[in-house]
Amino acid sequence: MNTYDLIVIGSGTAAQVAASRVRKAGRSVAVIDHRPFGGTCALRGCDPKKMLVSGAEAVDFARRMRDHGVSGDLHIDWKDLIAFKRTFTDPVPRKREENFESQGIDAFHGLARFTGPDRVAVGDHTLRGRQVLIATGPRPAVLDFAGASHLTTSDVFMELDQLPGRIVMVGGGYIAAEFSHIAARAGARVTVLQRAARMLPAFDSEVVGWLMERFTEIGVDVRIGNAVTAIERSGNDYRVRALTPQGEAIVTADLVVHAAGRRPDVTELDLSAANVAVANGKLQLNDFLQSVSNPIVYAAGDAAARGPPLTPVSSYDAKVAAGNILEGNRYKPDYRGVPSVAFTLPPIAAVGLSESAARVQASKLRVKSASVPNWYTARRVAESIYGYKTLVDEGSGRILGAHLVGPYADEVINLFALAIRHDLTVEDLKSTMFAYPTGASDIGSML
Ligand SMILES: Cc1cc2nc3c(=O)[nH]c(=O)nc-3n(C[C@H](O)[C@H](O)[C@H](O)COP(=O)(O)OP(=O)(O)OC[C@H]3O[C@@H](n4cnc5c(N)ncnc54)[C@H](O)[C@@H]3O)c2cc1C
Ligand SMILES: NC(=O)c1ccc[n+]([C@@H]2O[C@H](COP(=O)([O-])OP(=O)(O)OC[C@H]3O[C@@H](n4cnc5c(N)ncnc54)[C@H](O)[C@@H]3O)[C@@H](O)[C@H]2O)c1
Repeated sequence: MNTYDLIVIGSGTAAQVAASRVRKAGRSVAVIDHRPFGGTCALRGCDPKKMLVSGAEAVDFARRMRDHGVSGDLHIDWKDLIAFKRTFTDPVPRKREENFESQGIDAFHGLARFTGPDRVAVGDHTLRGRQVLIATGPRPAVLDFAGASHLTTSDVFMELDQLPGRIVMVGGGYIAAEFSHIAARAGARVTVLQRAARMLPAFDSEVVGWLMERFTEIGVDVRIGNAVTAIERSGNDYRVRALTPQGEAIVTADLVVHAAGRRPDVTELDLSAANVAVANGKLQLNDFLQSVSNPIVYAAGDAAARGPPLTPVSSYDAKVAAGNILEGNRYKPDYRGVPSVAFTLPPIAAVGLSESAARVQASKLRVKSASVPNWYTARRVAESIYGYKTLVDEGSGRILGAHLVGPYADEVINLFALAIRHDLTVEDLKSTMFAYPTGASDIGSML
């Protein structure tokens, strides 16, 4: 049996960052993954998704500029766009494997499961770990309605060689928003069935409200308060049943996509064999990202589910966990000012506190918000959606939250993240000279 200083379960962002740090410190490290190496972000999430967004963006920009000096129509060639995406994703597993090898990290392919507090089985091997990091990421939430097996995941969506004509998204969060914007630009008719009272509940309601105009303009049929209850197959069609405020509705589609949330992927680890406590599918961790019941086990990223399930958080968690593994428990994660973007067209972004949370925290809160499609930043790219909401603590002048929609929101939000994470004030930002004309040059007017 091989013994390692650290066994890392997973090969995604969290796994890679932690494995490299611990190996660099001279410790022996093994990584295990049962899927091609690379994890969600690089293979099935952020990166491939954003390559599809690039195609949609080109078409969207050309259409917006029509009659403003640009003529003719562009369209998405779906097969080619997927091929473009594959130029990035196809080499990832090999590169990741070579990267592990070059660092002297042993890589194992197969499903990992605990067989004891410090034992992990993978295929015919049993490894012993002085410490173990669970970095197994997310898996789509189990939906317990009839016919849920007909659901396609976003993973499969990004592998489709042909885009079906009629698509239903089950759920109305990040995946539904982003993928409906891509698919609509590629010519599909998309219906979003969202159980909650609005789209994108993780974002500010007023700012989401401005974005909803675009869903309508591109023909995405968003139905809120619609809980999917069953999917039936009827010939080549799927009939999606939903409970709506008006009674039952049925939507017919060629493809039904799971966009109803993801959960930590920990069910197959046989955690009880390692005495790793879990409650409601969530690992029970202390403030150091360490299992409360088995001190040699740590977790990071989506599997840990301590911060928002986003790539920068996976990477950050991995640094925290690796620090604690190497130096003893010294580091606690601080998730203040994690920016988040849904890459709709235009993008919507948020960082820091929501308005309701800021009202609780600040003794005197200044809220500034406006829809500003008349600002030059929007006009010069013929974009009719542009708006912001900023939340400032009047006493200290510190920025507590920023919520943006419109051109460059996905980049400008990072400057607000910098301000929030480093306690910058309104005055600090207003006295900074930002290059003009860029998205950032509007920051002063947003505060
Ligand atoms: C469609 C989509 C788009 C996204 N877009 C963005 C975005 O734009 N920006 C952003 O910040 N975030 C985005 N995310 C979220 C982001 O991808 C995740 O937060 C991040 O990738 C999680 O990284 P991780 O290292 O925690 O886990 P992962 O990268 O998921 O790695 C976990 C690995 O563990 C493996 N594994 C699981 N169980 C076992 C087991 N028992 N044995 C062996 N191996 C196992 C899995 O195969 C996987 O490779 C997106 C997610 C999705 C699904
Ligand atoms: N740009 C990004 O950062 C990005 C993009 C895509 C995914 N992600 C990550 O992936 C995770 C999963 O994304 P997601 O969009 O699946 O989840 P989500 O949590 O963003 O949204 C899920 C939505 O599904 C709805 N829902 C649940 N069950 C339903 C049902 N039976 N019928 C109708 N609606 C139902 C819920 O109301 C909820 O709003 C997210 O948490 C996010 O962190 C991030």
